[in-house]
Amino acid sequence: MGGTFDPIHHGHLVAASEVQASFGLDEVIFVPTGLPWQKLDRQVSPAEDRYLMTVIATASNPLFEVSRVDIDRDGPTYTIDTLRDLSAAHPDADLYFITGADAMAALLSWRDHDELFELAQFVGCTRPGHELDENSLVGLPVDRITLLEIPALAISSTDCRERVGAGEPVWYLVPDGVVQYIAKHGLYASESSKGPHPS
Ligand SMILES: Nc1ncnc2c1ncn2[C@@H]1O[C@H](COP(=O)(O)OP(=O)(O)OP(=O)(O)O)[C@@H](O)[C@H]1O
Ligand SMILES: O=C(O)c1ccc[n+]([C@@H]2O[C@H](COP(=O)([O-])O)[C@@H](O)[C@H]2O)c1
Repeated sequence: MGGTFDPIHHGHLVAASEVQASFGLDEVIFVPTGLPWQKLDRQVSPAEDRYLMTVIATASNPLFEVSRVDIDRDGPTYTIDTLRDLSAAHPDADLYFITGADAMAALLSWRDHDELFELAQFVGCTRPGHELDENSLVGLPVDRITLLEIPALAISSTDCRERVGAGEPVWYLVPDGVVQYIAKHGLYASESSKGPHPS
């Protein structure tokens, strides 16, 4: 499961767990992005912070791993490179790439998107606020894609960052250790809030 994970939240973790269980996967590898080229309209947190939050968030689940392949590669992160690296590291594995509905709907904009489906099957998880149906898959190889309905958690990293910036809690939106990491390292303190707050 690839993601910017800035920060990782329970929506990511539930999606990963649901796909693991539905497909009987041996493990889920979380792959924090290096430079997420479609998200550079804002300052993305340092890769090491996003990596460490991902390690903290996944530590309690023996089926979850975290990979550094994307953050250790220079330049923009492309999933085609992620899948090539993971295929080389796990030559006998059947790879599944886990996304949410919003990422699935944008797949045609990804680099070398035709080749992606030769390296992995794709699973698109439902996500509140993002439509996901057969129409989302026009132009994509439907035999290599599964849509999966998962428990709806209306959590986004954007909302978590804005809440921290506004001094609002993110307890129970992100794992406890991630709350503590954010506070200790002062992440998102300067994120603009959604609106004025009563003093
Ligand atoms: N609440 C959720 N339910 C299902 N899938 C999700 C959810 N949140 C994120 N995802 C999926 O997880 C992957 C990584 O997401 P990402 O790290 O960009 O988080 P995000 O919450 O979408 O971030 P941001 O708000 O900064 O855009 C994407 O495929 C995304 O669609
Ligand atoms: O390969 C691409 O061109 C591409 C474009 C946008 C996103 N992705 C990948 O999609 C995953 C989710 O991305 P994001 O930006 O929603 O965190 C993550 O692994 C990204 O590297 C990949």
